[in-house]
Amino acid sequence: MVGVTPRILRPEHPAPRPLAGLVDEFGLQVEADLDGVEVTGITNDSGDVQPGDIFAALPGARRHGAEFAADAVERGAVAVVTDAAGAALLRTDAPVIVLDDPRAALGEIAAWVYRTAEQPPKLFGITGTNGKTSTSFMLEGLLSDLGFVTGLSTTAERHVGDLVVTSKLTTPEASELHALLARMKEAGVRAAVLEVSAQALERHRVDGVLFDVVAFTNLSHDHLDDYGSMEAYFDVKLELFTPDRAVRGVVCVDTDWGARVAERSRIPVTTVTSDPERSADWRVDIWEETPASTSFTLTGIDGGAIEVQVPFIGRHMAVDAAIAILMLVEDGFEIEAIAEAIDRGMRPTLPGRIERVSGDSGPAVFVDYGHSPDAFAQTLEALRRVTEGRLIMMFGADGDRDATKRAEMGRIAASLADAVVVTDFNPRTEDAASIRAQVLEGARAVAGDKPVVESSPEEAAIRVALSMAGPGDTVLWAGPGDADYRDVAGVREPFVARDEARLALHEAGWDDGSLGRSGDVR
Ligand SMILES: CC(=O)N[C@H]1[C@@H](OP(=O)(O)OP(=O)(O)OC[C@H]2O[C@@H](n3ccc(=O)[nH]c3=O)[C@H](O)[C@@H]2O)O[C@H](CO)[C@@H](O)[C@@H]1O[C@H](C)C(=O)N[C@@H](C)C(=O)N[C@H](CCC(=O)O)C(=O)O
Ligand SMILES: Nc1ncnc2c1ncn2[C@@H]1O[C@H](COP(=O)(O)OP(=O)(O)OP(=O)(O)O)[C@@H](O)[C@H]1O
Repeated sequence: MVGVTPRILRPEHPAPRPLAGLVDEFGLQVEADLDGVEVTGITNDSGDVQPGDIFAALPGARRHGAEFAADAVERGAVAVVTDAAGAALLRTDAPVIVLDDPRAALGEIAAWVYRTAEQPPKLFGITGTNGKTSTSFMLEGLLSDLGFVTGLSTTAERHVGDLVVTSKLTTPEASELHALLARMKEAGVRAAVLEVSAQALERHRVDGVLFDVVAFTNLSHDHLDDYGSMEAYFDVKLELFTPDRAVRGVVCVDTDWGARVAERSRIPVTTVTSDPERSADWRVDIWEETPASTSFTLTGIDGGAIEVQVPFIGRHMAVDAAIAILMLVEDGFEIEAIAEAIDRGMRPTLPGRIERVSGDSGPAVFVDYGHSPDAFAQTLEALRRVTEGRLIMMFGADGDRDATKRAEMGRIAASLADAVVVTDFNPRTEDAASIRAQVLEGARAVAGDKPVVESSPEEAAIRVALSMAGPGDTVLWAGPGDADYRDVAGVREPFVARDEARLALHEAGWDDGSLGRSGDVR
């Protein structure tokens, strides 16, 4: 989707609620006259304040939101919710509600403000290290085929029916999430799919939401800068499988982490695996992989079976599709109805996930959002199975994010590809050359005779990668996916990998007129 401006979706016609009602409902203390104070929204971002909002002034890693309260009130905020440290910073005549932990209350308060607990749409939540966005898009597509007006919240996009906006965070802050749900209700959305990151669970972003069905895709090395250990990262994810958060669940047990989620879940779950060595309630048996699709049979222990073809490459995409299907089964949909929806065609709408950007001539070129060792492994193994010639991988590791995965990303790339081009990927405030050096060390440790080339910036690197490739070969550019920017020295500049790859293909003489069409999924 080209030209979509990032923005926050709120209800267009919010019904005002008296601030005094909120104070009563939650037993809050306020030393101010609340007579006539009406609330229509809530936000923790001063830049997003609309007249009638409560401004939640939260403590952060960099700033205290209370520093921005005067600005928020000037923009029309009618009250401020903060903590004691924030209250000490405030200079405002607006009513102030002081809580020990305002972030922990934000979801419940936002649910009250936007009335999102009243007749919510069906809610589906997906967590895991990789595959959340892919599974979410597939599930939204199936729900739409089943006749629902749908909503979606992912790393890539948020949807309210046909309205599409690009996302900032994977899971929005609680105030933004409830505003989005209220907008969905206004638009008649009857089923919504939300990606739930570990950061969201830990930072109360999905508080005040009760999911009908949640799913766990997998857990692998990522975000150790935030969590310190895989155990701590796992514990955060497990929280989604508790009765306060969800009614039922689907768990992929392809990893041991999945098996542990199934064991320790406090809500009923159904399990699925694509690994013949593991047992589960449902099995994924892949019987065909082509450069354009993957076909599999999903079989239940009670004998129910469904044949599925997804227009995406790879076992991991088949697993994501199976999880989406089983979330519907868990919600009570008949398997026949789901099968009919699949037969009508699972729509190929996966922005930047193993997305083909090349045309009919020259090497096949894919951009992908994978930025972790396991995502690399899954995608390279999938592409290997549908590539006749050589597999060339180009990627970088992102700055200001888990540095412990960089060498491993290099090792996986050099083990599974035939040639590697190490470049940059959102260095943010770090030195790009030193990130590349960490990746190269891992790659060169296992590469043997395989070429491992360093090239920066990305514009140069994709041309180097293409110079190594010809017809029958595949080039995978992993990292940027569908992103429309790159972050260099803390500044976001416009950059679209698929456009750059197509330009490089054109310059290399691989533009036969089909460029920009065969891979153009949006
Ligand atoms: C660790 C984390 O999640 N940090 C988020 C958090 O920052 P923070 O609480 O430290 O906030 P801060 O920047 O110190 O500001 C304090 C408060 O002042 C407010 N403020 C700040 C500036 C201003 O002008 N006006 C204003 O009101 C802020 O909204 C905030 O409430 O609140 C900010 C405002 O909402 C977010 O932008 C920021 O996300 C940062 C950018 C981020 O990168 N988060 C990542 C780690 C994240 O959450 N990722 C997961 C997905 C991961 C994955 O699966 O790959 C996600 O769900 O996106
Ligand atoms: N089931 C899976 N198992 C492992 N890797 C996967 C799986 N599904 C997708 N991937 C890989 O992970 C990459 C990111 O996929 P996707 O965007 O769906 O995951 P995500 O969980 O939403 O990621 P993020 O949390 O970073 O937004 C894909 O481009 C692919 O390389």
